[in-house]
Amino acid sequence: MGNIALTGNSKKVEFNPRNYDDLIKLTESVRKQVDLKEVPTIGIICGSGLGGIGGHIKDAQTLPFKQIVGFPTTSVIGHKGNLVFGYLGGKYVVCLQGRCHPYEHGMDLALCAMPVRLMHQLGVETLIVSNAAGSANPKFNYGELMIIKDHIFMPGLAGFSPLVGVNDPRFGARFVSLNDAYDRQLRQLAQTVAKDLNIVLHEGVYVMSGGPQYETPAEVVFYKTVGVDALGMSTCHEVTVARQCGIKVLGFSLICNICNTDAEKSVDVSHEEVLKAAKFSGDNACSFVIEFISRL
Ligand SMILES: O=P(O)(O)O[C@H]1O[C@H](CO)[C@@H](O)[C@H]1O
Ligand code: HPA
Repeated sequence: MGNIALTGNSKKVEFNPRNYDDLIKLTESVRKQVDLKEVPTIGIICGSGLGGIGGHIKDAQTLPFKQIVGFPTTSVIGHKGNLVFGYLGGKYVVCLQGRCHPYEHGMDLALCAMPVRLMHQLGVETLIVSNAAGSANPKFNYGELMIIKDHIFMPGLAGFSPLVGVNDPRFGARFVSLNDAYDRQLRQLAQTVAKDLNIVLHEGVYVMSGGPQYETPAEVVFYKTVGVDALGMSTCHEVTVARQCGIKVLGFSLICNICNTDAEKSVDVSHEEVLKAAKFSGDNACSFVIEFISRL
């Protein structure tokens, strides 16, 4: 995958997401465009329809992705495409109000995970990553939350990892351990928070498919058989890069549809349905994130 030619102020600029110096330049351009009040040590990535989390940020400064030269765009409905800085749960945070999906960018995983490297440069130590997902677990209901305890990164297993290519050691280790990728202490805290808020919080395994097509019934059965609880098209590339940077991760899925395992049944899934579910349970997700951050 080559460099991306981008136009900023009518000047053609090359940005290579695998080039550390380009990342530093991009970070500097972000710093110049916002007046950071503190070091944001907490990062948040909002999944489909979950951008409302960013709407709760106080003293917010909003920087649209398109104002940052080199930043990938997001075209998926339910993803606003803003970087929001400000206070949430009493802490200074940086929030990606919308994410860049690999299927939107020719499966350029390094490009889509670059915002996590930016967060690291800005001082993020803990990342809360969210997504909208389908459920393969009969115990999960529409609108409930699931903490990710582990993942299956299908594109990564097929060689589409954000870490593929020459590794500049300034990004982190060449070989990254993904044992305990989803921090155990953060998961325990999440359970305590959910209990106190009376929110149902499952724990399970998330799979990332390349997408953008949803799974066939046979694919859902396949995933179920290998221990998957929630299905989506994001998150794993971001978590992989976060771990390379040494960022601790809490990941959660909002269950937006129940995946069909029967080819004889006609069950439609659509992004509209996913967004409807995210809207239906978005408030729960917001309260959960705010309370979780306040206890960090
Ligand atoms: O993972 P997020 O960004 O929440 O989005 C999910 O929703 C979209 C499909 O409806 C896919 O992009 C899937 O990954
Ligand atoms: N499959 C994949 N991605 C998704 C789904 C799903 O069922 N729901 C929301 N994102």
